[in-house]
Amino acid sequence: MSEALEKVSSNRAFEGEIIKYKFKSATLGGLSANFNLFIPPGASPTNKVPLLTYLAGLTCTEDNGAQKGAFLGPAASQGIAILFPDTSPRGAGIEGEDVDWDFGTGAGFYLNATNSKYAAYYNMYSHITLELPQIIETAGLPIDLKRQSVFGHSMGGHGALTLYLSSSTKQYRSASAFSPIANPTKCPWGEKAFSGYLQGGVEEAKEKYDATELISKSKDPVHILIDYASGTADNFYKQGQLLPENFLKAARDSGFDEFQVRVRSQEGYDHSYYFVSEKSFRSASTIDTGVVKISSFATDHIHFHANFLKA
Ligand SMILES: N[C@@H](CCC(=O)N[C@@H](CSC=O)C(=O)NCC(=O)O)C(=O)O
Repeated sequence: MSEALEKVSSNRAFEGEIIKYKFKSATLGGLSANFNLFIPPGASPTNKVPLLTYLAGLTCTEDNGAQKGAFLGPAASQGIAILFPDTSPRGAGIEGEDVDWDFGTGAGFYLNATNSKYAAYYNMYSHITLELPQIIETAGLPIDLKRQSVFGHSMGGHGALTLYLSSSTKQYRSASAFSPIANPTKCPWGEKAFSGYLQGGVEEAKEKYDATELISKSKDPVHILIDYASGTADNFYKQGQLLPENFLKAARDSGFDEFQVRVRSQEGYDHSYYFVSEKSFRSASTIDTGVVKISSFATDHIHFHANFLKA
């Protein structure tokens, strides 16, 4: 059983509130875990709001998306709360967990470890799908947990897609991702993570933690949006760490059309949060010529989820 929440800080933002909490996490071996929660204006016990969970990438904490993602303004306008979890347990003290930036601390890969070396601490899958919603419920926060969706960036995009596609309880109504690691059993980051965290390595990961494998077996209708930077500016795309084309091909081969799985290639952007929080003037479809209005990719994704969270 996880212990009670402690409020670390609270800031007014977009007429709502962004709050940092910490608590002792049972899924993360009893370690102290942080998360940020944005609560939009107007949320109250009699007006509970839907929850969108944002999963960040390698080396990030619960702060990267909250501070750099440009999500809070559009979430405030849409009346959607955003949960920003951390990306791994912190301070487990496992030998080797702080050697590389793409494995261990800051690189939990949104899975439940089965290798006994990591299994007591590295359980980000349960932390996000079960423990954090339970903590929010127990604390009486004004969130309607029957309406949840999930999105993320890079490793967090992998997390968003796999949590969405693997959930037998259909916990999330929609998923979206910025530059996700879309076929991790076929890229160096994924191979390294799965070989380390999972007793059965990459083979074990195919069942539950690879979005391309999961979409190829999906039968139910899905609601997925992906934006990725397709040019030479995204080093990780160039290195073959992301492989969004594999995901797109598997989705189309399985019969999902562009209304169910929309994958948009965006030229010229790199892998940073400038991609997430900006949209170029070249994207004519988002320019309302009456009142010049340019939305960011972040806004697009919030609006995408609002379609399902507010239905
Ligand atoms: N330290 C690394 C670069 C790490 C990096 O770029 N992390 C990305 C996510 S990559 C995939 O999950 C990130 O989101 N960084 C945080 C940020 O605020 O930009 C290196 O040395 O290359």
